[in-house]
Amino acid sequence: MKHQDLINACQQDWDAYIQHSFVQQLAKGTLAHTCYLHYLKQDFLFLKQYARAYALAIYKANTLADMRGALLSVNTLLNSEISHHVSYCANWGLTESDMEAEDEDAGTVAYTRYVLDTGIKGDIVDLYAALAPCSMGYAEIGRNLSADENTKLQGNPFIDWITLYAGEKFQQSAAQGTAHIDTLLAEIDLESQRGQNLIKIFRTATRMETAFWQQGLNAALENNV
Ligand SMILES: Cc1ncc(C[n+]2csc(CCO)c2C)c(N)n1
Repeated sequence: MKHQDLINACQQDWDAYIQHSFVQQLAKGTLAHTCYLHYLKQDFLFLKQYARAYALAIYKANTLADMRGALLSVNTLLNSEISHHVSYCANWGLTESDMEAEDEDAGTVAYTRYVLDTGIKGDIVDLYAALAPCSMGYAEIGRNLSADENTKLQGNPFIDWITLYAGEKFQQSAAQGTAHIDTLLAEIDLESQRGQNLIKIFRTATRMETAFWQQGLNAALENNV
């Protein structure tokens, strides 16, 4: 099987993630700042847990090449992506210590601990199936938004978010990650128990991404920012 089989098997859930109202409001530039700030703070906490999940991938790797690949992801997350997130958040008035002090919201705990638990219980392929919707989804969102003529480019307060994920650098690293997942999936039959279990993992993580967007939108209702 290939990564596209994972998407095809949960197309409805995938579309709900990729086309979520939060994403559409980012594209239009209309998202309430309360919602965006809540998302940014939770995303900081999310990224820290994500680095732990890639650290687990070093532990679960079967080959030296895979250990090095996972180490590279840990390094990129801790020293580049999270650092970039922190300096980006400063433009929105959020400091690193503010974000460290923030409580993890239920959706942040649910998603990240699901990924970690899947990796702890399962093998390296299970772990990567749980990690996959993150970069594959954001890459598709970035491509969609940059190709869509309705995306507001001028005067959109969220344009830097859009150009980050639509940009060549992110697209390339996501494509590499997807190629790696294809290598891991190559010997697994889609119809097998194993294949079906991987679909279930991928679908659950996809639903968690949707819940993460929704958590951002809900911040407007809860007045908890
Ligand atoms: C909720 C949430 N989901 C996905 C991403 C995107 N993302 C996070 S880490 C990473 C690279 C490692 O695979 C990518 C693409 C995000 N920021 N927040």
